[in-house]
Amino acid sequence: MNDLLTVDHLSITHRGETLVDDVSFAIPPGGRMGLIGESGSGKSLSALAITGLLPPAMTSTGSVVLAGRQVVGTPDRKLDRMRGNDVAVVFQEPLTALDPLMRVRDQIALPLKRRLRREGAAMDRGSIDAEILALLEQVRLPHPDELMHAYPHQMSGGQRQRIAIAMAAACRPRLLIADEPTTALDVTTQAEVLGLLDSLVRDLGMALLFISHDLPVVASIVDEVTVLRLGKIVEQGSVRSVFSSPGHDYTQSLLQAAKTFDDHLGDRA
Ligand SMILES: Nc1ncnc2c1ncn2[C@@H]1O[C@H](COP(=O)(O)OP(=O)(O)OP(=O)(O)O)[C@@H](O)[C@H]1O
Repeated sequence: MNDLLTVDHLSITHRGETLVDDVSFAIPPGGRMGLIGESGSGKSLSALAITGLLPPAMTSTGSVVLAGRQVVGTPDRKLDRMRGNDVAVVFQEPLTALDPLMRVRDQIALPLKRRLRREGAAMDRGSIDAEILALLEQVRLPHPDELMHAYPHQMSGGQRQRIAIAMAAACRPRLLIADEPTTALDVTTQAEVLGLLDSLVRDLGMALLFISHDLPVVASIVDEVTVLRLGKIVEQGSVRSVFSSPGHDYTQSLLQAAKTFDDHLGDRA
């Protein structure tokens, strides 16, 4: 089976500095890959390159093929169709995805209408509202009929992230990129949102690229991991093999840091 996403020798430079250096990985349809590494290791830039959203001052070389289409070097207007159809992104901070002046219903309606148009489905107000209610239920938000009319500032951080996830799900993309989607949330909400992403990705048959510096979180949701350090891959393989016998000092130090953190939490319990 052909891979849905193939990143091949991707490098990203900015003013002569190499920020991502020769990164390669692939995700099959429905597959789940984690990108791990400490702050500044190039995780987010790699994700931006996949969606064709790198800042104009950056140059990318190598190849990113998503759903059979080359992204590197393709003009932005040609990539517009790909976004939403083939890939959608959930960011760390839900407010980046949400318009503060728009009610929840209208925010979700935008990506939803794009998909309904693509599918040739009914687009009257009643059909759209029914789809929005179903999406709000799918992301497990209470009282969806009331919440539809709320503004982002009237919701908690966890609720806003669920709305951002509903907007991504409204597109039914083949690949969902989640860039530190739980980092801004408290621990209980983190677990709920992680569980939600897990079931949504499965139910909608999406592939997942999950970006995080938090190893236990990554291990709980993906099958394969790519470990980045200073823009380079230092380790790659199944979660089981990388986490049970890390082959690189850097991965060992990440695992040790996660373990020490857990031990401290245990001491305080
Ligand atoms: N717009 C930009 N202009 C210049 N350099 C940038 C820009 N964005 C990122 N960088 C640099 O590129 C490198 C990789 O950044 P990137 O955001 O991909 O890291 P990351 O692994 O996602 O980190 P974090 O977990 O903090 O988001 C860093 O050295 C960063 O300073």
